[in-house]
Amino acid sequence: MSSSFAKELEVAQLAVQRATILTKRVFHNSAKGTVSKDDASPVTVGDFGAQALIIAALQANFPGDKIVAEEESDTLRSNAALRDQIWDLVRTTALDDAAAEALLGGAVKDADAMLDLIGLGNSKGGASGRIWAIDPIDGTKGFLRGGQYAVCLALMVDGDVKVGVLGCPNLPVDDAAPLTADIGTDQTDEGGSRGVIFSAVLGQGASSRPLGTGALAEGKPIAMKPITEMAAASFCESVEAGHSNQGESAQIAQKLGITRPSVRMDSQAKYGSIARGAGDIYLRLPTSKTYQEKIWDHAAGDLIVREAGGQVTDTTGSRLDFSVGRTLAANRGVIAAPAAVHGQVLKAVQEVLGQAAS
Ligand SMILES: Nc1ncnc2c1ncn2[C@@H]1O[C@H](COP(=O)(O)O)[C@@H](OP(=O)(O)O)[C@H]1O
Ligand SMILES: [Mg+2]
Ligand SMILES: [Mg+2]
Ligand SMILES: [Mg+2]
Repeated sequence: MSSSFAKELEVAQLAVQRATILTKRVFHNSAKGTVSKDDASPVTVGDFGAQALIIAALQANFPGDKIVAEEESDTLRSNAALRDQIWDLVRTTALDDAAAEALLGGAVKDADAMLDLIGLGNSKGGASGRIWAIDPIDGTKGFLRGGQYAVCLALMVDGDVKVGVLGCPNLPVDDAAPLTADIGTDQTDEGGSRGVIFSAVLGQGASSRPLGTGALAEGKPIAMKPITEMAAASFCESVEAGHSNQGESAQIAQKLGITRPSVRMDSQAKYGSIARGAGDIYLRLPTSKTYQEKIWDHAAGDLIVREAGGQVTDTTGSRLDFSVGRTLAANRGVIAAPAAVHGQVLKAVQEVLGQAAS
């Protein structure tokens, strides 16, 4: 009855690894093929290419599963130049390890097949069956700025996240490295000190391993850092003031006696960073009454933090509900913290947000 999800985890890790390698090639190239989407947010050839490679791997292994992915293929069908740029990346990105590459189904056939794969991520989501959530590049703005970003993949079964994987090419490999949003001057990362894959399976704990380029490196269990004194903790928040209310978070910090400045970091690298004890508390406070968080921005990180000993809720104290479609329509904001102090943080959040509302 219970399933270990061993194959799902292996495929997800390798698919994220391969897609992350593609994004790194774009990260280090000045021509990123950036276009603006309908909501004015950016997307690059890296986002499209990574989504194609991940869906190819899922199709090869779990062809019956549904997929909710961030990017759409429509604009590419009328933009041949952009399509060709993406195809060039997709057809030339493979894992070093032949067995791993074969497990992922090998190369995509041609540019048309690639567009079809990208388009398969259009599921409406929901509460039944097996659904994968993909964010091919989370933190695209960070990616463009030369900061943190993450390649994100999660499997939900009947609305519950069972497997989560995050590829974070710009985070330190070392779980104990101090938390900083700065990726440093070593843009080429020749020393190999950066690049990590976080993963978790429900009920089996969370782990980290070096990103690598071939067969999966051995994973190490990760755990959140206990907060013994709230005054010594710090928040990990979005870089983007438009994504999370920084004024309110400053008030919440003050209420909790936190004096250290927030670490501002793009993407679900925040979830991975607090899960391995490099950071303490991830806060995401709504900036508008209408914005609905997207499931692909949170599914993998939510599970990885919970499996590392954390608690993740929205600002009302409810668990994130991944069963209601492509967005977290039932939730408002995110609070992720070590389980022992989550209630204390939630209380401070509600006191400040309550004041803001009245
Ligand atoms: N008004 C808003 N409020 C909250 N999140 C938003 C937002 N507009 C965009 N986002 C999301 O914020 C994500 C980045 O997270 P962060 O702010 O933690 O770096 C974006 O993911 P993408 O970069 O994948 O588009 C996007 O989905
Ligand atoms: Mg986006
Ligand atoms: Mg995202
Ligand atoms: Mg994205």
